[in-house]
Amino acid sequence: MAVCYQLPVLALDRPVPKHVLSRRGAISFSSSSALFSPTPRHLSKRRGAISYDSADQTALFIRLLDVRGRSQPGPQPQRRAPRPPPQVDFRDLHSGRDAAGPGATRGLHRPLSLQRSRHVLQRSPAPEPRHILDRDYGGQATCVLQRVGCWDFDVFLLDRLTNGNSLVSLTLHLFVHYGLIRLFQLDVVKLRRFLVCVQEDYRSHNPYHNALHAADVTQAMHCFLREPQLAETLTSCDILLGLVAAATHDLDHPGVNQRFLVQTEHHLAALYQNTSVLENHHWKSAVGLLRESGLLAHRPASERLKMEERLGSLILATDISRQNDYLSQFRCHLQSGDLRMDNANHRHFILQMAMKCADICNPCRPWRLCKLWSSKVTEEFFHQGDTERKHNMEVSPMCDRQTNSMAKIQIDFISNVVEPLFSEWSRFSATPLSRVMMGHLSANKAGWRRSLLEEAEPAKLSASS
Ligand SMILES: Nc1ncnc2c1ncn2[C@@H]1O[C@@H]2COP(=O)(O)O[C@H]2[C@H]1O
Repeated sequence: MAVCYQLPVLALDRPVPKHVLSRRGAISFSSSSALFSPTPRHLSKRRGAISYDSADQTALFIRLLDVRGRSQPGPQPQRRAPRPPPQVDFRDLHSGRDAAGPGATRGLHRPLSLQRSRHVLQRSPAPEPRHILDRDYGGQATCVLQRVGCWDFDVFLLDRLTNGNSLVSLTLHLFVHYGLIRLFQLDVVKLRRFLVCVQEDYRSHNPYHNALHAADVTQAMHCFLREPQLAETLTSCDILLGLVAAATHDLDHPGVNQRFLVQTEHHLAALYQNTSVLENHHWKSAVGLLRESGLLAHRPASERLKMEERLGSLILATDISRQNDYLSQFRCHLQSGDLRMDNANHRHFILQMAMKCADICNPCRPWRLCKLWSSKVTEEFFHQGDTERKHNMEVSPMCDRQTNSMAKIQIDFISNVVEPLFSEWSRFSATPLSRVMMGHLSANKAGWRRSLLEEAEPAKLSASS
């Protein structure tokens, strides 16, 4: 049984040391935590999480899960001990890759010469001759960014030219492009600081869920925002939220899926009650960074809260397990032809659909880019599968390298997830871009089918010999 309490911070019997509160707004604890064990350990098994990201910001909430025999002395009812969750050391997940999550990854980018993006407020050091290299690369990056609205945009190239800072440079470029700095009277230093923090809070050692994926999704979102039905009707606030949601939609992704977090009783699963665990975490992390940066501090509080809420519903829409709900709603609208882009709720729904498309558009990219993304996502899946096998857990679908191949995963993903979504999107937005995307999608699927046949060939040959 899971029991969930929300208690104001005053209910705690001793103050919470500041150092346990990360800016991400959540910490976990268990029965072994000295901080929260007013009852003897043998009487109480506590798991849960603490969140300070409440609307009024003055209260701290704790959630206790699986609370049994709390502070009641005497014999406990006889029960068969539940199977303990696998004791996964999350540092193992990225052994040799990501030792301790965000923060630990900071400083890993080897500067081309001198790059000061992580010290936005520091004064520039004295010029040195090697700055000339930065200027060369900067010039090329600027050139590449001129093509940011093209569907075959090469975000990998931009990432190399900006030395791993594609998310910051691309998003800043788009803010300038849409005039958002002027329209929202944004402080450029705060904006840059916010984007640098966003980029750094992606785990650079995740093969797929890292800042480069976020840059790719932001670029795709820009392409969708330019589609006539959206470009003619979206407000500047819609555009701002669309870009921020795309840039932050996988913030601090741990490189494993929700199923894994639930099975290992990760504190995030407890905090978000096993529902849209990752997406809630990405959203709350984004809100934490927005508040910390003070980017919107000059806007009225009610507007800020509304924006945070809408940001949440855009990020939560990327929960792939809820795809069918969104798709049936979309189909209903398309069948009845009742979508009105002058209606704010309808516009927001279309933004949610655009966000979903941007998130999983990699199979619709040209073959070279599609293959790069596929190998990254497969590497991350298989790494999770290896960890699950190592801990005697059931290996998640698509994560088992012994029974899957990249081609097989891609064909399934395209047929079951991407095609249904993009065929509805291209019904809504029947444009040249949609035709290009659908063209790549079917060509790529054919490419994966060929790869699958090639994979089968050696097996057939050895069976017949
Ligand atoms: N090319 C791909 N092949 C297989 N799965 C993918 C691919 N691209 C995205 N996904 C999945 O789609 C999911 C979208 O939500 P997530 O980013 O949480 O996790 C993503 C992956 O699990």
